[in-house]
Amino acid sequence: MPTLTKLYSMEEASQHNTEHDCWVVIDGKVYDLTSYLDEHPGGDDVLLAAAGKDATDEFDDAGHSRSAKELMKNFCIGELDTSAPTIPELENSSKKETNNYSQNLMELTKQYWAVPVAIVGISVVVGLIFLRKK
Ligand code: HEM
Repeated sequence: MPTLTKLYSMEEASQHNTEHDCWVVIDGKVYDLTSYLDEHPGGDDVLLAAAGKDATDEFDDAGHSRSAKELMKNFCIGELDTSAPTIPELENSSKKETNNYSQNLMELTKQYWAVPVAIVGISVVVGLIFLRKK
């Protein structure tokens, strides 16, 4: 039977950044370390500094033992959803762009209305000159 892995966006993980709710992302996996803060041999301060963040580098730099890596499995609550945008504003602005396509077109028309008007104007002037010559 396939296992269902819960996916979390970085946006969601970043909201769990307190001593009462402490999530950390390591190697694309999300860990809830709230209950481990007081037990962590490296201290709770390092975990709190990494709360709501990707702490892969910090975790590796601490040179954790094999038993620490076994232990961390107990706190894994899911994986990072890599398809979710890291910067939500980017998604919003790109969505806005598609939604406002027709609005953008209107803006462009407003901005360049002078071009067709100039063409018509020049045609009228040339026409008048041509008629006068006849
Ligand atoms: C996933 C959860 C984690 C577990 C289960 C865990 C477990 C442990 C354990 C068992 C030790 C004792 C030494 C060892 O056996 O390697 C340790 C030390 C340490 N950990 Fe963690 N750790 C975790 C996450 C982190 C994170 C995210 C950081 C940094 C942001 C960190 C920083 C440290 C430091 C600085 C030490 C002390 C190393 C030393 O004394 O040389 N740990 N950790």
